[in-house]
Amino acid sequence: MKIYFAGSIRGGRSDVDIYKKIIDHLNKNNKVLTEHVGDYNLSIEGQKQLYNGYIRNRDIDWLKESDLVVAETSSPSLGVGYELAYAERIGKPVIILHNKNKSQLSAMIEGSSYFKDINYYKTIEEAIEILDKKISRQC
Ligand SMILES: O=c1[nH]c(=O)n([C@H]2C[C@H](O)[C@@H](COP(=O)(O)O)O2)cc1CO
Repeated sequence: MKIYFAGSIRGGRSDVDIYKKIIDHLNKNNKVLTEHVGDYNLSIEGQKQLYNGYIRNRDIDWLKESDLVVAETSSPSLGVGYELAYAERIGKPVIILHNKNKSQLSAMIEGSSYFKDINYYKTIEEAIEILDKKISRQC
């Protein structure tokens, strides 16, 4: 399965270790299209060697091509919010992972009836267990 993983870049990189672990785990049996989100070398400036327009269009193409969107939303990010709204608009399946100890999820996400698969977790082990259960049901 092709997976679009969404996580904060310019919204802040404090959860990059979580993104990396989730991406590495998902990549064992799937293809994560947005591996760069979990790259420790990618700073808050983002992919500054690329034009913003290129990044936006490439990512939307990947989002359309994916079978599933997995979004880690604990670090609030405009880009992740945009991707989630786009996924909602085109009817793409979405799994959201959120650590309540880090932030409160936006009402625009939690309040949308489209996002039924919102999962609160505390540890990375818990997040991976949630994903494994959900993804085995999707296959
Ligand atoms: O350089 C980038 N590359 C990139 O793929 N993105 C996409 C993927 C992430 O899921 C999301 C992060 O948005 P933001 O940078 O607003 O936190 O946007 C975002 C940026 C920078 O905004």
